Amino acid sequence: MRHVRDHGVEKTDRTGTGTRSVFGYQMRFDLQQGFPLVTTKKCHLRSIIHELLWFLKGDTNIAYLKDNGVSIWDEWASDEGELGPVYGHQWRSWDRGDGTSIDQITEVIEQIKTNPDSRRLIVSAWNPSVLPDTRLSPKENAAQGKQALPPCHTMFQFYVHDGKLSCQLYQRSADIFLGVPFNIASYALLTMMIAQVCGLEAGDFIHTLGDAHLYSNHMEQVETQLSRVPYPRPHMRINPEVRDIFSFSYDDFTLEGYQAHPHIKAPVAV
Ligand SMILES: Nc1nc(=O)c2c([nH]1)NC[C@@H]1CN(c3ccc(C(=O)N[C@@H](CCC(=O)O)C(=O)O)cc3)CN21
Ligand SMILES: O=c1ccn([C@H]2C[C@H](O)[C@@H](COP(=O)(O)O)O2)c(=O)[nH]1
Repeated sequence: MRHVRDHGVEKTDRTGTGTRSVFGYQMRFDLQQGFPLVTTKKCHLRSIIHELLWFLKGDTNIAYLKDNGVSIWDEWASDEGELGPVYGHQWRSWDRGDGTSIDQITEVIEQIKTNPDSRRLIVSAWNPSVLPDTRLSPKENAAQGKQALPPCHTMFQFYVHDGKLSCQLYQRSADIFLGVPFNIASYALLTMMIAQVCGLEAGDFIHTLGDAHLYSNHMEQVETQLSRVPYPRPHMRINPEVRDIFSFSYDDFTLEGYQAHPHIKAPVAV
């Protein structure tokens, strides 16, 4: 956040809000050193966990999120609650085009277990054949079976060494104030969950950003957040009995020792 505030260039964007932006930035979090949930503002982990469980189900309708009080995808869904073939669909049922589909999550876990030195441990959500028509709104695209938004977290790769599982995410577009704290926690948790079901420890989460931006209407919030001193990292406990990636439920996660500064509200650019 500080890097983009100090070194970013002014850039217009799709939403008409305006941003300060840097192209290309990388962060690394050692998951043995605690759970990387931002402490300089209180983050709503409940939304993050439910969103991740919803991706893993292969679900693309906001009904599950709504039932669990999560509203972060409301602005982009069609009247029927559909988002089109977004993350859940690409992760669990990538369309081969011949009526069959690929469950990338099941396949990557199988490869991590049987071929841990593989350099092909990749899951991709970027599928050019279902990208939205940019002349239409997200809701209109979703209603027509296209993605409401092209995926922001486009692909991730795993790496196994010394009994530890690391994960690197390439995120093409990053809303540093609102989206990024969610994305870091979500992928840290996914890495821990996949490590557990593969009998590995969690290693590093590496977060590589493409267009890393601060929206112009978040600048006051950014100054508030940057004036705060971070607290030590909390710890995430995951029910150790779960051995199947699709069997996790909300109650299997307990965050311990999360001390955070007060929440900071900000408008989301649609
Ligand atoms: N401009 C923009 N930024 C994003 O981060 C984003 C999108 N659009 N579109 C798709 C998804 C939806 N995501 C979102 C959307 C809203 C919040 C948000 O408003 N967060 C508030 C409230 C949290 C809550 O209700 O749980 C926050 O203070 O973190 C966060 C992530 C991430 N993505
Ligand atoms: O997981 C997410 C999803 C979305 N974002 C942000 C990044 C951008 O600010 C918008 C998407 O707009 P595009 O014009 O499609 O890039 O949403 C995020 O940070 N994290």
